Amino acid sequence: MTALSASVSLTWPGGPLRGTAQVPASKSESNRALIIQALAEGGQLANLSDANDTQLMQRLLQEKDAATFDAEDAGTVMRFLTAYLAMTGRQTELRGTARMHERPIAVLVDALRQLGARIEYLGEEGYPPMRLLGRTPQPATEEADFTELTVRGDISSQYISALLMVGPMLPHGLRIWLTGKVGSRPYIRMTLALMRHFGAHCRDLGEVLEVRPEPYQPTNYTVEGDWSAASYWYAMVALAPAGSHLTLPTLRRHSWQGDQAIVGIMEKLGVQTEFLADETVRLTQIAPAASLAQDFTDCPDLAQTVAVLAAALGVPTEMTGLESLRIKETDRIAALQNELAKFGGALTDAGEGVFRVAAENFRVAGQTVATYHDHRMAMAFAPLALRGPLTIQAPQVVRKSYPQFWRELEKTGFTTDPAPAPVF
Ligand SMILES: O=C(O)C1=C[C@@H](OP(=O)(O)O)[C@@H](O)[C@H](O)C1
Ligand SMILES: C=C(OP(=O)(O)O)C(=O)O
Repeated sequence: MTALSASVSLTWPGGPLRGTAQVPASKSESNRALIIQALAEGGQLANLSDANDTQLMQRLLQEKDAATFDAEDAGTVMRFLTAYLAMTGRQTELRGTARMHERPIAVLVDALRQLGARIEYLGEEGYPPMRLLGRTPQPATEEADFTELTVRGDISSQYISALLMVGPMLPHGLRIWLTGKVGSRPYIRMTLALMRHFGAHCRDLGEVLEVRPEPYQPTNYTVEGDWSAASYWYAMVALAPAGSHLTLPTLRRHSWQGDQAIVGIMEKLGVQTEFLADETVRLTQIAPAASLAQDFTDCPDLAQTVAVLAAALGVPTEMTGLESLRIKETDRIAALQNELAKFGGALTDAGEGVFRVAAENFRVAGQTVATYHDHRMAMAFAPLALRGPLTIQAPQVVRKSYPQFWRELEKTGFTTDPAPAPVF
């Protein structure tokens, strides 16, 4: 498989799935640690992700005087860098892929403007690309308590994480009042946990978040494996022949990642998790429940894995909290609906935020799955190869979060045609 392979065909030779699969390091942790390390001016980071989103963040943070920063299709890079560059007073442009220019950023830009940043939109108002024109710092006065912001939490938590991370640099710190239904909250908690690890003083009071104006301390950190990436292996164990089990190294029992919720979800979809010593988990196939109802507000990146798996297993599933899926790498609800239909599955909008997964006659028999520039579409459908031959288009999309995904499939016994190249 080369960087430009149009598609990859997957087959499973039969027999149980067994062995060890390597998951990448968490890109969410990696990208926070990189921003905080840049602000702390020191500390060693171990096990950084090889995801393109992280490699890109690392490269861009080293580009001191670039006239343009290209965040490509990486949401965290676009949002975290906007806050970092704006608050460090940089004058530069920020852009991304065509899709990134459709992903909203007004909530973050409005908040940064209140903190003195001068930012103008170069295309459509409220969306990248933008030009940063420097910053008028706020004066430090004796009386001021925190600098206060009110930020809506119902579009993307990445705006809030981006603001929190620059909070320690502000003369009065930051107090953020959250409004609306806050989505992806575990990512906000992860941000606060990493900030504390690097010496910041912050408090999570529910609808109020506070960051004191005390600098980060250079600190070392070892990034955990990525639980969102682990979810695809869970789906594979659930769909594999009886007697399947798999171990996944680098995953912690006490994780900062909300997508560890996959452990509980999969107890209902046919996989039991055992936490072994040395940060390894062992997955074993069990019988699935008769039905599932799951809210994805806290873990939107698991929705595709679960929708495809539930359809394939024929477990009627009610999914809620999917609002943010429409503004991610693609409109993930529409993409799921189109692709599930090819197999006899369906994701039906039942109104009032409820979606139902159904599969009367789900069949895997040589279908071709389109991936919509979305790594998670490719990885969520790949496990279906355990039930029949399957082709996935534009397989290189996985490089965003899991460049070694196809290689790991091969290692665990799948046949991939063409074979994966060492690096995409
Ligand atoms: O902060 C992060 O690392 C992320 C937050 C989530 O986005 P939203 O907050 O936009 O839901 C998630 O979907 C994304 O993959 C990573
Ligand atoms: C939504 C995702 O990423 P981002 O928003 O950082 O582009 C994702 O990885 O599923």
